[in-house]
Amino acid sequence: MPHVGIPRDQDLERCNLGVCGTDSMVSVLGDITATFGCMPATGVEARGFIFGPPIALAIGAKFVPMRKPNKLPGEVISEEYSLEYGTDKIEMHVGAVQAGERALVIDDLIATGGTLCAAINLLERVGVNVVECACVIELPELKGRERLGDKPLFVLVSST
Ligand SMILES: O=P(O)(O)OC[C@H]1O[C@H](OP(=O)(O)OP(=O)(O)O)[C@H](O)[C@@H]1O
Ligand SMILES: Nc1ncnc2[nH]cnc12
Repeated sequence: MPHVGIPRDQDLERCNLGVCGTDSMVSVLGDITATFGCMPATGVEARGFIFGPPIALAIGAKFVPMRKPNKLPGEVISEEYSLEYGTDKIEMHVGAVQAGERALVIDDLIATGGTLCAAINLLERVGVNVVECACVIELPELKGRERLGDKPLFVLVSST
């Protein structure tokens, strides 16, 4: 969503990475999955849903959606987080993942890292081990990677 004062010229839609981006993500994440054995794959609404499901299908993992507030019909757990332009919240169904599972977190873009950190926190609160994060685009000047600490992050394109 466009927000006043935040330049969004590096968005996914303008990079035209659709099919070839998904293909490359699948091939690299397939290798990562073989190494770490991660299941499930989780994706963050909205644009994490473009890449998450095809990657999950390709690596044989269940896809678990992390949605914006008040969208999921069942009981949820939620995590609030800060963005460049305010705060937001993501939610996941209770029971969608099991303690001890090893998850891969997928989104289209990492900017400040707030969204990915929220996804990681949500999963770790229910005992899931996040073994890898993957984004198509990184905006390195916003230092999101630093916020992730030592969590491994794969990005396809780093854009300044
Ligand atoms: O690293 P961060 O600073 O957290 O920013 C990255 C997030 O921002 C964008 O989503 P947005 O919240 O705009 O939602 P949308 O996908 O619904 O447009 C993008 O798709 C990432 O999910
Ligand atoms: N495309 C983008 N450009 C700048 N900041 C962002 N925060 C989230 N997405 C962004």
